[in-house]
Amino acid sequence: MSPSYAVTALPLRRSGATLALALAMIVAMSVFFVREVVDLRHAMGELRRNDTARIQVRNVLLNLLNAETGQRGYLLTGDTTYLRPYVTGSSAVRESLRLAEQSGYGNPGFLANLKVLRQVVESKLAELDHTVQLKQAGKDAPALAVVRTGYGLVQMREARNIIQAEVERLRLARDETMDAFNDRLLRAAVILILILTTVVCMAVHAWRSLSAAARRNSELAKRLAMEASHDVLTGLPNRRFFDKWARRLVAKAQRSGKPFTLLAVDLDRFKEVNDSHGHGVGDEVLKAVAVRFQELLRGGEFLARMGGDEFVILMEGEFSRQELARIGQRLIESVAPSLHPQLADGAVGASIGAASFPLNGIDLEGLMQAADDALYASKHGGRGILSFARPGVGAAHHGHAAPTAGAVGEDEAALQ
Ligand SMILES: Nc1nc2c(ncn2[C@@H]2O[C@H](COP(=O)(O)OP(=O)(O)OP(=O)(O)O)[C@@H](O)[C@H]2O)c(=O)[nH]1
Repeated sequence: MSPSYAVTALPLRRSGATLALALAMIVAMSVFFVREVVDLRHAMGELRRNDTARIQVRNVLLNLLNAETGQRGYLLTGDTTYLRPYVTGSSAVRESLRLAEQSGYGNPGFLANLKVLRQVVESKLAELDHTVQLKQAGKDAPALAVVRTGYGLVQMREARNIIQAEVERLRLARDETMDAFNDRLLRAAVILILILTTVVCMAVHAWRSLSAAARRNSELAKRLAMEASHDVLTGLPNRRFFDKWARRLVAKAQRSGKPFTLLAVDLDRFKEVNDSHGHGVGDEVLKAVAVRFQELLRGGEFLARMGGDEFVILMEGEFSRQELARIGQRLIESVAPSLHPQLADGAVGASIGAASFPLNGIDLEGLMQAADDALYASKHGGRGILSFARPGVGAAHHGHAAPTAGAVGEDEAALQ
């Protein structure tokens, strides 16, 4: 299956729909949440007002009792120290009533009851005042007579009843508000959890889709980078990669003076394979040749496919002609047998041109030209052989230095 080169689009449309849905949910839930929070604030204010009102109403009764106790003590004993709780109690009763009214607890029933309570309280305080003034004027008997009428007792009972009933009502109202408060708190917590869960799901979804797209694109980028520098058919470095590699090697060699050799290899009779057996078989042959050449290479040696049936090998280090001839022979022999089931042994061969730095050239162009000329010599010298480039000028020794790789040993003398 041929690889896909399509850049994976960021899944914006699909994610966009999911995102829009999630955002709509978040907005709706946020509206509910804000409403609950506002209601919670309102309920808290209501609780505070209720507490103030309840405390102050209860204080009315306590202060009224204080004032009455002071009045009774003074009337019975004449001791003026009783006048202190009487005076403070009386004024505190009015202050508590005022604070209860100003508590902000706006229940209409409560406000109406406060009005009634105020009348009863004022009447009770007037009775206390009257008796205290009679006592202060030395009229003990009239003062006690007023007390004995029981009028003050009735008012006190009335005030107590009103206050106790109101405190009870306020307590019930508080409990109701508290229950509603707790329900709202629970609802707000649930909505908040839903919002957070939606946000987390959105984030996970976005992260997963984006990282999947990014992963696919990075794989594609790697493959494209690989294919830009490598031959797709054989997987070998391509001409572009070779050019970079060779220029770096030449620069290094020019600095250090260390020699290296370039072998230009071209297959023989390859066109016939294509013509007789088809391009598919030709491709298989090229792949098999690449594998065989690769198997013969050692560390520091670089093999590239330049295009068609041309290969090039760079070998760092110093090699004698005999060594180069032996290497060439192994390369040539490697392509001879069993390249493809449809091909007879030796159907394809290899011709090689060898050029060394600095002997045959001191820059890449010169060396390539020298190796090409040597290759040309091999082709014209009968194919299936390695030829050496002419020293210094980059031209091959067509006549002398073009032995077959297999015949290197025989022609050794000519090569030296
Ligand atoms: N199957 C296949 N054929 C290719 C590819 N690239 C180039 N070719 C063919 O390889 C052949 C190379 O031509 P030549 O080098 O002239 O053919 P040859 O038969 O080896 O000729 P000599 O080198 O003179 O022996 C041409 O027919 C190209 O079409 C490829 O990737 N696959």
